Amino acid sequence: MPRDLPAPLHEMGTLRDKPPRAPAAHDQPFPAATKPATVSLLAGQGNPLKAFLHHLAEMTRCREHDQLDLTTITALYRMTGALSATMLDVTQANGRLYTQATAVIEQDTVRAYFDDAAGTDEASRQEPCPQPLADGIRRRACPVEADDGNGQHLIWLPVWLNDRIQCCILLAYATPCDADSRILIEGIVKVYSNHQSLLDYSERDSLTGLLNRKTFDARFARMTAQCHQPKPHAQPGQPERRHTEQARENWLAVVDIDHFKKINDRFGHLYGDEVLILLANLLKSSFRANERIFRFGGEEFVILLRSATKENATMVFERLRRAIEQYDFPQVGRVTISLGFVSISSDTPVVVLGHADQALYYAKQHGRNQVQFYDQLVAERLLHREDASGSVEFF
Ligand SMILES: Nc1nc2c(ncn2[C@@H]2O[C@H](COP(=O)(O)OP(=O)(O)OP(=O)(O)O)[C@@H](O)[C@H]2O)c(=O)[nH]1
Repeated sequence: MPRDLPAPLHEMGTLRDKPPRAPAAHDQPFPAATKPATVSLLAGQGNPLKAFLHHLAEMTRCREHDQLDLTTITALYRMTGALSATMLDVTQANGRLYTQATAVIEQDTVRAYFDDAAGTDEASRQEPCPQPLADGIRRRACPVEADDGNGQHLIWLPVWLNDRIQCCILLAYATPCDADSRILIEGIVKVYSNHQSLLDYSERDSLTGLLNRKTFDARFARMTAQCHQPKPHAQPGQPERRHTEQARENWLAVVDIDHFKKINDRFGHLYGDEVLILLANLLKSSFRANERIFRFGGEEFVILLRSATKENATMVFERLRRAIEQYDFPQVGRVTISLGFVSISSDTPVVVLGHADQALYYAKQHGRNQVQFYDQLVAERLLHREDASGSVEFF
């Protein structure tokens, strides 16, 4: 019986507390002729009801999305003997679906990309959505199943929120599951989806699905805490990585749609809302899962970009500006944004946001549809460092 508790988020790493899994029926090598079509994943679970209730209690205790995601894939991995359990972020851009892993458990090891302080090298990649899943999402099917061609049976469990695909859980098995196991999987996913919609109500902006202003301070604090954690020292004989480590920083950008009022006035608020939704999708598809995007209200968005050099940050934000400029918004046509960004120092969120706002304001005042870097504007004496009163002054 799995009596072990899922480790709290900050302790997650290797699932050391997990007892060695008793060899389940599907671990045994079957001669081809006797291999069963399905196998009960509940076999060998001891008291599955007790384990199920334990995991339910852990899931419903979660007060944050990231924590809930990890606890849910942990429950599915531990209870159903999956070879791996993955939480996928699903986004749509230019009519195509993309997936990106935000957390994975495999071989008793957890990788949580949203909390990854190791830097962009370690981050997961956005991939085109696998065809069976894309077809399943369009049919609103759940679960979606397929063999991966390498001896694994895959089960995708797409999760919708307010008619919008939100994320998807991917489970990999050695063989297809039996009916009881499916009931268990679907039950856990149903609880996950219900609890997620409760969290969403308080954490997310209802129009775009992006994180809301209320969640910003906590995410910002977590990011700055991680960037102040001591870096591992180079081992004797290994080259120092000082240059790379010093060059990488975390960044905050404030994005504002140009002349959005005119869009509303000319096309109406419904089209204005559609622009906000499409722009949110473009933002989501432009950044990795461990980077955070917030709608601060109105047509203003904030991005927390992790561990990038100044050149990379500039390149990523410029690429976003161009992608939006080139996107054909239905009926509305061309939309542009202005963006101000700043490196995240030890300043408070209010100060960092204020500096990014100053750079954004500069971009608005100097032609819009541009990216401006606060420190550079200050270095070039185009902008005064904001004083305590919060006033912005141009040279
Ligand atoms: N459709 C829609 N409009 C919104 C929403 N929230 C705010 N707005 C509108 O966004 C517009 C913001 O206008 P302004 O602050 O004047 O800025 P702007 O027209 O984008 O001009 P610049 O920022 O200077 O380029 C206002 O007309 C608001 O009514 C929303 O949720 N939906």
